Amino acid sequence: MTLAEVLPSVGLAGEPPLDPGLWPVTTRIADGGDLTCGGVSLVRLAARFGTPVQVFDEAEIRRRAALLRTAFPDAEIAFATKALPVRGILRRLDGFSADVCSAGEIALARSAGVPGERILVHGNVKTPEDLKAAFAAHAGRIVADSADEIDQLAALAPAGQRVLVRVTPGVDAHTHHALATAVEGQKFGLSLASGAALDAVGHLLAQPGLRAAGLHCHLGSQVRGTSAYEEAARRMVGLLAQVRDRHGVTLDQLDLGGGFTVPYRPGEGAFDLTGAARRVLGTLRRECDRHRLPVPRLVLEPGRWLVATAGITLYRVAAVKGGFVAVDGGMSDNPRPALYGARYTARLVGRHTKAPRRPVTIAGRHCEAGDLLAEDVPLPADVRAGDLLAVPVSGAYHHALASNYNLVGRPPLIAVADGAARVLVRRETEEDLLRRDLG
Ligand SMILES: Cc1ncc(COP(=O)(O)O)c(C=O)c1O
Ligand SMILES: N[C@@H](CCCC[NH3+])C(=O)O
Repeated sequence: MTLAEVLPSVGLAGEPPLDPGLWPVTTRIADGGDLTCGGVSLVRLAARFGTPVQVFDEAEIRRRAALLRTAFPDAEIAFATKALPVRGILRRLDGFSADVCSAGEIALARSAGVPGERILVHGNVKTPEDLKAAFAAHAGRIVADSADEIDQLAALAPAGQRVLVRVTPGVDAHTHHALATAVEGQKFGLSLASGAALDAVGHLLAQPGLRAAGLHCHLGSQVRGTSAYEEAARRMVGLLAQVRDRHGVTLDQLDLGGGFTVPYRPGEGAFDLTGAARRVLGTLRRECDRHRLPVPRLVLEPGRWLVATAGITLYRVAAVKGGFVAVDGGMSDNPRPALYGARYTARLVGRHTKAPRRPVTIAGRHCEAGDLLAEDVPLPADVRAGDLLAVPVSGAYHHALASNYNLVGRPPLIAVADGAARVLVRRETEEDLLRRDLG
């Protein structure tokens, strides 16, 4: 056993320790400045599959799935497929439901073997193709986002289709404005404050072919605190009481969505899952008592929290110029910095160096000055072409948001566990890229 194995998160040659909040649970510092994940050398993995490449630690996903189950033992947990729409990931989340938003995500959930009753169909727009796919899958619940959609469902859905109403509870989750989905004035849901949500429930109850199953809200993504969830629980139980008082119906499901934050850089705090569970479940019980309602079945839809920290992206340095370290990927495999100003860290992998650290900007390969993957990253001053860089917290909304900008093929996804690497998604080839071009 090497010293690096005994002290797995401390480097031997002056490398920084691994911040345990950012790296998958099985990540270890290995000989020669290498990292291993799932018992697999990242240097060897990069050599075998090429770069950029996304690595997924199966143990980290399973660990997080177990933490969620422990924190919310009676809740139904639906993985927000949009965060990482990959069959092998859905399969590894055995027993979870799936939150899907399109015919494509429905097809994926079906192909992963998710039973229809555990498929929840979302989206502020559901095209006729999406609805057809939902009905064909016998999707257990469809979350209606407008009165128009309730009309469409009444006309088209199979008899007895269960429907949730998506509510805008007016709770500010203090996240990036593009990711805040429960405040007034954004496109999702029906306003609680204006009475539109209560009216929509009435409209739904008036459709003999549909079954009103409950209420849904989703505060947004990268929600740090737990107080927004408590407030949402309070308001949503209040609405359940209004539904009972006005319509004489007790709805039995309450879906509070997803949105739990993850840290992306050293020093950023982790989401307090246990505290959140205690407070949200306590609020639900208290508010239900106060309104003399039975506690509804809780549904949650985490995406990012389940998979973000399981992923690492490996890039090869192509050039170093001034303060820029340019790599062989970029906004086509991670548009989050360009979209939301998201900030990342990175680490040199595969060689020891005693060079002092200096802050650099990791630049992508695309034809935009804004294609920067990470800024102010302390890397050794001797970082050079050919080096391997690892970017942690790459598991959520990277593959999902990837594009073919500059006709660059999207990277493969490789699951690692017990010393073995398995291809979940292969690299996109030039043939793939040209297949749809029929001119
Ligand atoms: C309806 C719904 N549920 C769940 C999620 C998952 O969010 P997150 O990945 O932040 O947990 C989203 C995306 O924000 C969503 O739109
Ligand atoms: N795409 C966003 C999250 C969107 C959540 C989906 N409702 C991100 O990467 O942060």
